[in-house]
Amino acid sequence: MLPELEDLRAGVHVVSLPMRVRFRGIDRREVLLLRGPAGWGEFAPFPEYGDDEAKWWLASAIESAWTGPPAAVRSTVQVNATVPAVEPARVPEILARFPGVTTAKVKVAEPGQSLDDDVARVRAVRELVPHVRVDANGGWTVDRAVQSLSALTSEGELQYAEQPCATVDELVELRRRLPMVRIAADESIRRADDPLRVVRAGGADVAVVKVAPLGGMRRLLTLAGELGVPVVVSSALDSAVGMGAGLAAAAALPNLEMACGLGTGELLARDVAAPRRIVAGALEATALEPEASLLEELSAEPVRRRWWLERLERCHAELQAIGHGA
Ligand SMILES: O=C(O)CCC(=O)C1=CC=C[C@@H](O)[C@@H]1C(=O)O
Ligand SMILES: [Mg+2]
Repeated sequence: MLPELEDLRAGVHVVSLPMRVRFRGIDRREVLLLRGPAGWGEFAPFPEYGDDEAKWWLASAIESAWTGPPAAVRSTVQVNATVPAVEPARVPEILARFPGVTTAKVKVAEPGQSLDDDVARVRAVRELVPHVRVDANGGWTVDRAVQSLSALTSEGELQYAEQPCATVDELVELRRRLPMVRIAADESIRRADDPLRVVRAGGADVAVVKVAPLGGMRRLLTLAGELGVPVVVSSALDSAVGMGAGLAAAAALPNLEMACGLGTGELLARDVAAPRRIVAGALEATALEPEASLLEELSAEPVRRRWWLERLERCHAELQAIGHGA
């Protein structure tokens, strides 16, 4: 059942969390948290997302707060380190925040940076972590991806390249031209009308799946069962609350071969609860309650709170219109 808007509004907090390192162009992460009978939920679509896309993030928050997590098959989840597009000198300091991890995901193809910057950053990561993957966020053309991935693999293997190009057709062509590099789809799944299309078309060896954009933990689990390729559960730069849903989904997956991108709590300078600690490269899959004093201290400016409440209302109407939870 879709809760009434009033019930969603009753337990709302909007917070603005400062980041330790600039990531995907932001240095503060705004998040709307809501409380329901089963716990807390997080509604935090990135500001530039339209309501059509953002409504699934609300469906996910409602699942967490009104239904709770699915049954777990494991209690801890291996995570990867996430390395933003920093200069090589900052790599050791970032990796030090991820104790015991054996996989790192490195951001590449950052606007304004060069292939040499990417090669140098990946080299610095390889010196410290055995398994390296890169994420280009769709920033390369096919030719540029061939050139960049050839350079990046000339010094060592890549576990995979995440969303090297923007479109499914480009990913298909890239896989044909560069069969030795495994390709993972992220945006082609989480921002697509049909999240199965990229794999069916032969554009991905691995699927990156995120709870909030896919509409919740159970929708993620259903999709993972249909995809037929290994999945990596990742965060959407979640607060400690949203991360609980990502960890719960990862803990419920029958097959989980690779480290998950759920260690991004380390990129936040402040969070709404005492941070989960990575131990031996893994996080415990437990839910965390936000602390009242932190919610207060980190609360967003009134104008931003109003913006988020209006967005909540519009997305609630969108879910109602499609009969979600009816
Ligand atoms: O996968 C990870 O290691 C962390 C999550 C992560 O990289 C992302 C989270 C949120 C927004 C995205 O731009 C970004 C990604 O592209 O995967
Ligand atoms: Mg990605």
